[in-house]
Amino acid sequence: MPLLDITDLTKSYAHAEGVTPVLDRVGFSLKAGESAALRGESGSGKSTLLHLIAGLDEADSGVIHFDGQAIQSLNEQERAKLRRDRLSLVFQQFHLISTLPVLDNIRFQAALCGRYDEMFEQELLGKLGLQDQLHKYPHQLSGGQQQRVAIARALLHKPALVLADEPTGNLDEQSSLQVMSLFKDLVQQAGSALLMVTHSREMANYLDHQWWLQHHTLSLLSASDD
Ligand SMILES: Nc1ncnc2c1ncn2[C@@H]1O[C@H](COP(=O)(O)OP(=O)(O)OP(=O)(O)O)[C@@H](O)[C@H]1O
Repeated sequence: MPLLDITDLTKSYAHAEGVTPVLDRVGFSLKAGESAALRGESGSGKSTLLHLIAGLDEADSGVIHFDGQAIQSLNEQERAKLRRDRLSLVFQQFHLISTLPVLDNIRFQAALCGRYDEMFEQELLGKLGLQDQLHKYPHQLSGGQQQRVAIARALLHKPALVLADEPTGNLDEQSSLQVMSLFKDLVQQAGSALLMVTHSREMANYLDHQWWLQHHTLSLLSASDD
């Protein structure tokens, strides 16, 4: 059984001028531990799809199964618990808590869901080069360091699925690729599946599959497609 199984997902946004169709019967699945890139032009609906999977927005129709359970059947409290315990969201804005030092930021989600692995924390801190930053506050870090903190926080509780929206979007290309390679390794060590929105083909090449969103539908890209 796939970890994530999406069938016929349809979403449009209604506004004063009419309706913007975004997703039209989109379907795909992801197994535990697998990784996939989600690519497509600006405005094609990548972030919308991520938000629907995270239960932050409602589809018009279609079903999202996570671990065999339809997330539409969950109430708001159950969805929040799913996000806290089984998912991680990594966005371009790192959403670190400005009043907490780095170490508390990193432990935040793990503490909330009661899953803390000290050895894995040491591994994350070492590989991400954060050992000397633990008592600083987010505003005392560079953008790249803040992003490494966000990655450590996202993985410490070993979520089943990481949803990442252009996680390296604020970095220059060289740093992005370095962080991407590290991110991919750490996601694997955490045993998590990864669905990552990216504009970059090079980033996408680090992952097992590439999906392309266009004209409201999703297709699988093979290596020769671009
Ligand atoms: N809350 C909203 N209300 C109305 N329209 C929206 C809303 N959110 C997104 N849209 C529209 O839905 C479409 C898809 O937006 P989305 O942000 O999912 O695209 P994207 O592929 O992530 O784009 P980008 O690569 O630029 O981040 C766009 O036309 C956008 O204007």
